Amino acid sequence: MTTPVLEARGLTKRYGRVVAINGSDLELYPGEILAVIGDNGAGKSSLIKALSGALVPDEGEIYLDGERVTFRNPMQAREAGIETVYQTLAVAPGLDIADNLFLGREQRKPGPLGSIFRMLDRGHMRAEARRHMSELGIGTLQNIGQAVESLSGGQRQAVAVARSAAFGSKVVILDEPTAALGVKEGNRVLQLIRDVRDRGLPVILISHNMPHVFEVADRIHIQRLGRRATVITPKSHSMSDAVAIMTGAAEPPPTAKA
Ligand SMILES: Nc1ncnc2c1ncn2[C@@H]1O[C@H](COP(=O)(O)OP(=O)(O)OP(=O)(O)O)[C@@H](O)[C@H]1O
Repeated sequence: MTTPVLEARGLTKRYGRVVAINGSDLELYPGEILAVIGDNGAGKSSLIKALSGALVPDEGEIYLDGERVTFRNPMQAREAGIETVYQTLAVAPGLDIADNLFLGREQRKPGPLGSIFRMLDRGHMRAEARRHMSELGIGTLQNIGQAVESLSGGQRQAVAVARSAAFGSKVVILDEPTAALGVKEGNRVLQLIRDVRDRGLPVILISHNMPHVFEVADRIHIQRLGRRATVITPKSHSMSDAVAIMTGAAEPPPTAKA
């Protein structure tokens, strides 16, 4: 049996008397897009925060490539190869595309210019940024030196997804990447998500957009009342089946394996 790239077992997080996640499991397998859906308050964000180090669970375990890991903060999850793009996009509007790609990971010039004078290796960063963007087929962003504030919502999201794909060595987690986008831009970002998967990085996609979920997901994790109700696939179930399971109107079927 294939080992999941990322696995959660029995994750629980309480805020006083509120139980945000209640013994939640999750498996992400190599080469897949796993959508996480659920009603408001079902614990999707909390689950994803636990996997990305933004929240320390009270109970439960996380495994990366079968090895137990514990994340005390987001930096530790990033260092382990898990890159997360949150709904509130962490792009710096005044900086250009290349600078945004390397935000927090700026590359210094080799030798003393970099180590002593802390000079940034802009040429190298620009070339790398261009390579990542073209690898992901983001052909519309002609000018890597263009300020991100002058980009459309979809292009900004593309920059954020490209950044996660460039630095995430194991897993990319995307929280509502198409939420604020028009039809065309949304579709472009969906294609980008497929490209990330096809390049070998499995993706967790949190979304309320059912058509988007059913279009790109290989499997769909349905979160309900703080835990996983089941996992279905777009082939085995319809959108209305998914909504019925989400809301508790229908019994969840047994979890679909990868
Ligand atoms: N920091 C917090 N303090 C107190 N309660 C919290 C906190 N974070 C989450 N919760 C509660 O935990 C539950 C799960 O919240 P969470 O945000 O994970 O759900 P969600 O499925 O992502 O919801 P949505 O789709 O509305 O974003 C909710 O009842 C929420 O109010």
